[in-house]
Amino acid sequence: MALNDKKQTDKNHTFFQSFRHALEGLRTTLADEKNFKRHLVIATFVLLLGFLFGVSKLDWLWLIVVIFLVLIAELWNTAVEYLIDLLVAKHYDPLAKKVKDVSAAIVLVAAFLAAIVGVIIFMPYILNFLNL
Ligand SMILES: Nc1ncnc2c1ncn2[C@@H]1O[C@H](COP(=O)(O)OP(=O)(O)OP(=O)(O)O)[C@@H](O)[C@H]1O
Repeated sequence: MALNDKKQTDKNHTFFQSFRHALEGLRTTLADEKNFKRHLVIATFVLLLGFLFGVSKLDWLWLIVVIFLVLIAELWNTAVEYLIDLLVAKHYDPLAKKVKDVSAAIVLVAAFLAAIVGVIIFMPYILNFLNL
């Protein structure tokens, strides 16, 4: 299948095509969502802290899981926002508000979990570093 699929509405025909469209979704989210960029900056900082303190393999596993969980939640939230905008455009709709707010709450809960895991993992290293 030719890659001339600018206005494609049928299914992807190759793995490469699916992969390319998924990457486009990532690029769109990066371009449109400031919060996605903020999460990436925080994730980079957390990874640097992990290297700095030499955290254990299990700690790395937890950090990577919660980082990806937050990014997945943010991607999900972005998709829901596009879908609602597609359905109601700029028209105010109380149900659209509920859907968007609940979708944002998914990100909030994931970020809260990530913060708890971060504190549990890094607190002993920080206390040790400060000789407390
Ligand atoms: N069509 C609509 N009808 C009713 N309320 C809306 C509508 N569009 C947006 N809102 C309200 O505005 C809020 C922000 O809108 P939206 O989620 O599109 O912006 P955002 O800045 O990308 O949000 P986030 O910070 O979650 O990424 C929503 O959580 C919702 O409360």
